Amino acid sequence: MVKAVAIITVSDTCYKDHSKDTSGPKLAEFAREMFPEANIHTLIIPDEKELIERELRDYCDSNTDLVLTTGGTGLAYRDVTPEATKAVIQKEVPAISIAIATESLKKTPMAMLSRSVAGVRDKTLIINFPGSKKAVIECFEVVRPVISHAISLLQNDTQEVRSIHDSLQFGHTCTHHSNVDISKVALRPRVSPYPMVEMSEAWRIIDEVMGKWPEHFEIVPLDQCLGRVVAQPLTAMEPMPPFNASVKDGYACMSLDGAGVRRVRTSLMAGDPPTTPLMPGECARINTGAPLPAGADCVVQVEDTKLVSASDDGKVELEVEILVAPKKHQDVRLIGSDIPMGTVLVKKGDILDAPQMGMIAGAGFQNVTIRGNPKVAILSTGNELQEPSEKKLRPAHIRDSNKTMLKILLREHGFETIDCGIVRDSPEQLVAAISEALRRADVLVCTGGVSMGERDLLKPVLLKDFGATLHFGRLQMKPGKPTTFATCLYEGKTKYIFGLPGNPVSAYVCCLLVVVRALRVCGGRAAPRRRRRGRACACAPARRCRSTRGPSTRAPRCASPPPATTCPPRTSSAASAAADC
Ligand SMILES: Nc1nc2c(c(=O)[nH]1)N[C@H]1C(S)=C(S)[C@@H](COP(=O)(O)OP(=O)(O)OC[C@H]3O[C@@H](n4cnc5c(N)ncnc54)[C@H](O)[C@@H]3O)O[C@H]1N2
Ligand code: MOO
Ligand SMILES: [Mg+2]
Repeated sequence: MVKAVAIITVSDTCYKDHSKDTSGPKLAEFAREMFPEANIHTLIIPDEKELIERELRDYCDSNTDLVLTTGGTGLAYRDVTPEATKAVIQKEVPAISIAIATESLKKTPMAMLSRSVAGVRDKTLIINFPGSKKAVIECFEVVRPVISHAISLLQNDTQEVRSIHDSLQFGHTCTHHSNVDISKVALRPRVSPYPMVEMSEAWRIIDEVMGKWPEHFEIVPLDQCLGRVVAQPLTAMEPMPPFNASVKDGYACMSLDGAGVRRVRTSLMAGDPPTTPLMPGECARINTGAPLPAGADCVVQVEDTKLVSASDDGKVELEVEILVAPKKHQDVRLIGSDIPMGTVLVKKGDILDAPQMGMIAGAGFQNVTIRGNPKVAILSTGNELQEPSEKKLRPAHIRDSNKTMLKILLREHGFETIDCGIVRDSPEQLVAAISEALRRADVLVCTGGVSMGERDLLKPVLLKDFGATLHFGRLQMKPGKPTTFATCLYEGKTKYIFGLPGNPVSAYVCCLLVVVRALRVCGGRAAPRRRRRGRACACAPARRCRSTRGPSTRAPRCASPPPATTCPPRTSSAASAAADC
């Protein structure tokens, strides 16, 4: 927790005329944004080494967490801020100065002439900035991501350090700043500004907005296509079966020979190439799936025959009697009778299932062109969250269960996800985490931070920092009231953001009802079937109890108690619709 920050402007000019100081106020503004709960002290002093040293020491010794100086870092005779800083600090942090210099050099070669120093005295971090407002803005952006972490390290705030490490692990560095001001907690709205939207309207909005998701195609190995939507039809290039094949184990015959005794000239098992043509009065022993020899036009199953003569050792059948006169094409699968050449095997828009995939494989296709799914990122928000893999639970913390649950739920529906980790309830960290997620994905599914608490920041951050359009911010639904759906332009592309409530039950239900539907729509699949009314029962989540009520156009509400069931009414019919999704 940062309690005090000091901003010292070191400049003879500004000391004489405070109105000339523009870099000091800028640093103070940054500090206020970053540490809204801290006391910010500002001071303007002349370029006097001893005076600078004294002020630095005083601030450090009075438990100031961070001292930022501006001015006096150049080559002029009176520029002595770095010397004064070096005299005060116990440890130098050269990489801060190097980072500032490296970034500044990209903007101006004049950066070579700045001698900024950064270092630590006891538990205070001191950083020198150049004296111009522009330089302060540029340099502050460089150090912004590390300041909080550096202070936490100095304060030995293990909890803070740990969670920053977690954030860093997922790349949530705070190079962004937020336009959301959380300092004026008393001024936050006491009534939600977001209208309550009926579920039917929410679904209409989702279908309309997600329906505009730009189609794209992927060529995917067949065995990865289950449940995917065909983008390009496939046409059979071969007949199936590719030859006249026996449907039975028996004897291939000529139908014109009728019933009676035949000489068994040869035998054909499945996989054997056909032999020379049959002559009248002859037959060939044949297995199911074997090719008929030329001349044969029917098969007589073994049950309809009688052995007439065989070799002495019983190894060779010589003659059989056909008991029932066969018809032409009896028990024969003619070439192409299953799938004639040129048949459309799957058409655009088909959702691939096992039989279709088998048929495609049988026709010799290894890949299918399918509709691309959107890339989906999942992000958990909350100061109280820690990764489930962490052994020890920190005080007042819980393990993040939502991310795992949603990942699996979406996988159940055919959508893989990108884990974007856990982000703390801070506007800057949210901006960083959301930016990172939007860079990696088309759709972002967040949980937490969408209700009325002063640290429920998702909606304000989306609106103020991402210029998002909020399609809805509250639903006429329980669980799931604060569910949010927004779109924004990010790096020139429309991105779709779902803010689900943090409560795991709400997150699950809303993911199913809202996110799965949205992903299906943009993946080219129809929205889930119209929901049937019924009850969701806590005792058997996927089971619907029958309700006596007829269909209603009302928003999800609990209907009358189910008449002939022991399941207690638990939740709304919209939740039961989840089972239909
Ligand atoms: N004054 C009001 N307070 C609340 C309202 C309201 O209308 N007015 N709505 C309530 C409803 S309904 C819900 S639902 C929750 C939604 O809260 P948030 O979306 O802001 O979520 P959080 O406050 O961050 O967390 C709520 C709850 O869930 C736990 N949580 C959060 N993330 C996870 C996770 N990844 N894994 C497991 N558990 C998680 C969190 O610890 C909280 O206990 O707001 C009500 N309040
Ligand atoms: O609507 Mo909240 O999502 O009740 O739990
Ligand atoms: Mg909340």
